[in-house]
Amino acid sequence: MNLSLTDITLTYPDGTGRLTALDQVSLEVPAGTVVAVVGPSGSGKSSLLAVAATLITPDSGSVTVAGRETRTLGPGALAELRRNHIGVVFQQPNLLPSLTAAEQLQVMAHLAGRRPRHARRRALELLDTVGLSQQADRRPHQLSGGQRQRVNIARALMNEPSVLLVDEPTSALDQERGAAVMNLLVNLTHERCTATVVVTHDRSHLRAVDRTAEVHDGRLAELPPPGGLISRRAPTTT
Ligand SMILES: Nc1ncnc2c1ncn2[C@@H]1O[C@H](COP(=O)(O)OP(=O)(O)OP(=O)(O)O)[C@@H](O)[C@H]1O
Repeated sequence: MNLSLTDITLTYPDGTGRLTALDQVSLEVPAGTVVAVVGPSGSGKSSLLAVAATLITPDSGSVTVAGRETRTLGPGALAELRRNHIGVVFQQPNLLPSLTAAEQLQVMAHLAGRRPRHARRRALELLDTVGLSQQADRRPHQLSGGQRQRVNIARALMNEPSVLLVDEPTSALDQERGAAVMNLLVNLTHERCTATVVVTHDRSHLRAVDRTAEVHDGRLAELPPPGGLISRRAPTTT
């Protein structure tokens, strides 16, 4: 199991009281699995990602990443866990304007203290994997929105994370490019055995993923697979 959230409750200050953003949420994401998280605006999806990314500490419950329970880890150990085991893809590809696509990836390896020559080779391999081998030396303004999002995804994979957390990767893209980015995420998850959580508003992408969970008022419930009830065989009556 690469990511495990157990009985997570998270509240925020709200005037004189507290607002419950996550209410006893549990979610298990094994290696090589994509779980999509859907739900109305304000239901708690981003809070769930932030807790899984260990960026917010919940009021109660436990977060386990790559076999390490995070409650007892200090700030230094948490930062190291994030650097080495968690990849995050934000909604807007926040790429650095002056760096080429390959350099955006190399920076991640540099921050993790990895050797520059290996980093260059790995960056080029990853850009090839996401279909951007011809664009490695382009800067963000020379790339399309879909290409920038692919660089964003490749960058999150640079340090071979066990857990990949993705916030609305298709919101700035048209239907076709959005579906291509979602299929890419699913293929990369299966190939690289990451535990991937994707927050999405677009239910048309749900067929591509392995499982879907819905958040309502901070409570999470898993949905049956699309077509699962229809394709189930009728019991034999012999
Ligand atoms: N820093 C904060 N302080 C106080 N309340 C917050 C904070 N962040 C989020 N909230 C509240 O917590 C609830 C859950 O917010 P969250 O951002 O997780 O929802 P969401 O499902 O991601 O929404 P959206 O789809 O609009 O991005 C909302 O009621 C929101 O107003």
